[in-house]
Amino acid sequence: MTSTISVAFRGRLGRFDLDAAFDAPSRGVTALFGPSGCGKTTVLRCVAGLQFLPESRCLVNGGTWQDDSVFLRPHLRPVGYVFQEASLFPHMTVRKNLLYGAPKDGPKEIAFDEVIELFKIGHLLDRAPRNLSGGERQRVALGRALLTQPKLLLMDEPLSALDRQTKEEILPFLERLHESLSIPVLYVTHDMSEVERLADHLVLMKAGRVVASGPLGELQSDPDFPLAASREAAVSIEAIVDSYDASYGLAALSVAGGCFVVPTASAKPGERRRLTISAGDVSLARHAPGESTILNVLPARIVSVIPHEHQMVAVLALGTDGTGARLLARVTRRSWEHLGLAEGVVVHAQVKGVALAAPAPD
Ligand SMILES: Nc1ncnc2c1ncn2[C@@H]1O[C@H](COP(=O)(O)OP(=O)(O)OP(=O)(O)O)[C@@H](O)[C@H]1O
Repeated sequence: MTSTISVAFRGRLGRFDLDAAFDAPSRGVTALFGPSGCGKTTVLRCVAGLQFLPESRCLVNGGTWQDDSVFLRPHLRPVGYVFQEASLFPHMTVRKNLLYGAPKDGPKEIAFDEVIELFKIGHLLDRAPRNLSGGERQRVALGRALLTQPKLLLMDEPLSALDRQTKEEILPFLERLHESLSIPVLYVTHDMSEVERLADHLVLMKAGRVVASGPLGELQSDPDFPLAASREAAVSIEAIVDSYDASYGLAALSVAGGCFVVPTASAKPGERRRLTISAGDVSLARHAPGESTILNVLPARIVSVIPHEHQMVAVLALGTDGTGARLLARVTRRSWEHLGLAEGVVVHAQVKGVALAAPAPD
């Protein structure tokens, strides 16, 4: 990994003790995830220079924003900040809001028209913020942050003030942002479903400390970290669309070590789509089952196991050689023993449910 974001923030804020250090890649979305009050927002504020903790370090893209002898003031840090509430200027039109903070001259990596197109906000330019829906306001806030030409985008729970339907409306825009721009994003959330949809890299936090940090898929399926044994255990897998059968509304998607067939309204061959599969939706068989309505039955090797009360969570590698994409399966201890399952055994993973992220909006 070429780490171009490297931070370590240490200090006390009132009664809160922060000691958080992690490295993150220069591309894609790094999610800071953890329970309320664990220090996620404080880390973002330290990165933005809004919070000063003396014994700290913040290096971004080869630039030193903070170390023992440097502390760049917030206005000198090229960050775009998106908050839970869109906080647009109420007396300005959408266009003026978008241009506020955008540099007047100099080279612009992110063009006005590109942002309008990315977030589909061209028809809103002359409106006042009060005449926008919550989702539209948040799209404008994202556009405004990007037009400041940031080198790093900071997002603090940008979806948590939105209802479920509006959240679903915005997520494809964030997924698209992630595909079309190379700006790294630090994304704070306590919602695992957002992590599964958006993150490439994950920083798990607890009580002011970093519990683990690494590529999302690795942390989701690593028996040494808490996610794999949790109730919501799931894996996110990058897939490529092979083909789409419109008569059945089914897409065939390739992942390392296997292929999934998933219902979806549309899919284009070659398109990248993310699959999320919950541990509770995967069951195991020793032998290939006969005819069944389950669309996805894939050979896989058990690479490790996490005993958890009366259940076992098996970490599987798709294919038979142990190198394919990781999958989790939660089975009862009784079935585990009954089938004689163990590390190294090749099984048939029966996948009852696959969530497929929406394609980027046209
Ligand atoms: N300036 C400050 N002075 C004193 N305490 C502070 C200060 N800033 C933050 N804290 C405390 O630090 C802790 C971490 O807060 P922070 O907002 O970073 O958590 P969080 O993980 O983002 O939580 P949430 O998900 O609820 O937003 C909290 O207990 C908060 O009260």
